[in-house]
Amino acid sequence: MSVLLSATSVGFQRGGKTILQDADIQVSSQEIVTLIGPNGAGKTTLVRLLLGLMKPDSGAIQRSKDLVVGYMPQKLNIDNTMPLSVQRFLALTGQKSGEINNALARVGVGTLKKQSMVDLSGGETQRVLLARALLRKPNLLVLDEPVQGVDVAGQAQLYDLIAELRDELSAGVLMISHDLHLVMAKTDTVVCLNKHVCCHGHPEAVTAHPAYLELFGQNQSASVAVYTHHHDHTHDHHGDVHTDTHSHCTDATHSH
Ligand SMILES: Nc1ncnc2c1ncn2[C@@H]1O[C@H](COP(=O)(O)OP(=O)(O)OP(=O)(O)O)[C@@H](O)[C@H]1O
Repeated sequence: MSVLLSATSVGFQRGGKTILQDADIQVSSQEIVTLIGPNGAGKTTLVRLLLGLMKPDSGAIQRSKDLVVGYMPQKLNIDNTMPLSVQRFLALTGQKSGEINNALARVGVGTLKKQSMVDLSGGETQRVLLARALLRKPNLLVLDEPVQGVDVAGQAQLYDLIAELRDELSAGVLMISHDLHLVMAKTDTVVCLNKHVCCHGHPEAVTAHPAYLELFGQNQSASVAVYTHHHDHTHDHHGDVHTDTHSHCTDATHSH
C-alpha cells in the first residue's frame, strides 16, 4: 500500500483561534480512513488542507504525484428554480454520456438520468454525487459525510458500495463521518479529531480508548460493538493471544 496523502504536525489558526494543532493523518491506497470528531473539531479544515485548498500555518502536507481525487462534498448547492436533470448535472464535468451512464449504473441509479436533481431522495442524491466523483477515475475518494440525509438501511448500503468501489479502483478512501457505528464496520483506520488527533487506529481499539469515550460517551462504544467484527487479537504459533497494538493515542488536551 503506497501513501497517497499525509499531514504531519499540521497547525492552522484563524482570527486568533487555533483550529488545528499538531495534527497527523495518513491515507494509503486501498485503505478506508474515517475522520470523526464533534462539530467544530476541524475535520473539514483538515480535509481542505490535505486537498491543497488551503495552506497550513505549520507542519507539512504531502500528496503523491499521481494523486487523482474524486471529491464528494457535504452539501450540494443547486438553484431550485433552475431545473437540472441528473444527466445534465453530470455532463457539467465534461464527460461523455457513455461514461456518465456507466458511473450512474455502477452506483445503482442508472434509471434516474432524466430526473430533476431537486426531486432526488437523500440517498439518490448521495449516489449521484458519488457517480460524479467516480467520473474522474480517482485513486482517492474523499467523502464529506457521505450518508447524510440517508435512512439507516440506505446508510449500510452506501458504506457497502464505498467499500466495493475501494476494491474495484484500488483506491484510498478518506471519509468524514458523524455516524459512529455503521461506518466502523467498513473502516480500516479511525482518526478521532478534536483540534488535535486524540486517538487513531483500528475501530475496535479506538472505540475503547478513553479519549474516544470522553468525546462520544460509553453508549456509542456499545453500539459500535454490535456492528464490528472482533479481530482485536492474534494468536502466535504457540497459541498465545496478543492484543492488537495498532492504536496509538496521544495525551488528550481538549479545549472545552
Ligand atoms: N476561515 C475560517 N475563519 C475562521 N474560523 C474558521 C475558518 N474555517 C473554519 N473555522 C472554524 O474552525 C472550526 C472548525 O471548523 P471545521 O468546519 O473544520 O469543523 P468540522 O469538524 O468539520 O465541523 P462540523 O462537524 O460541524 O462540520 C469551527 O469553529 C469553524 O467555525
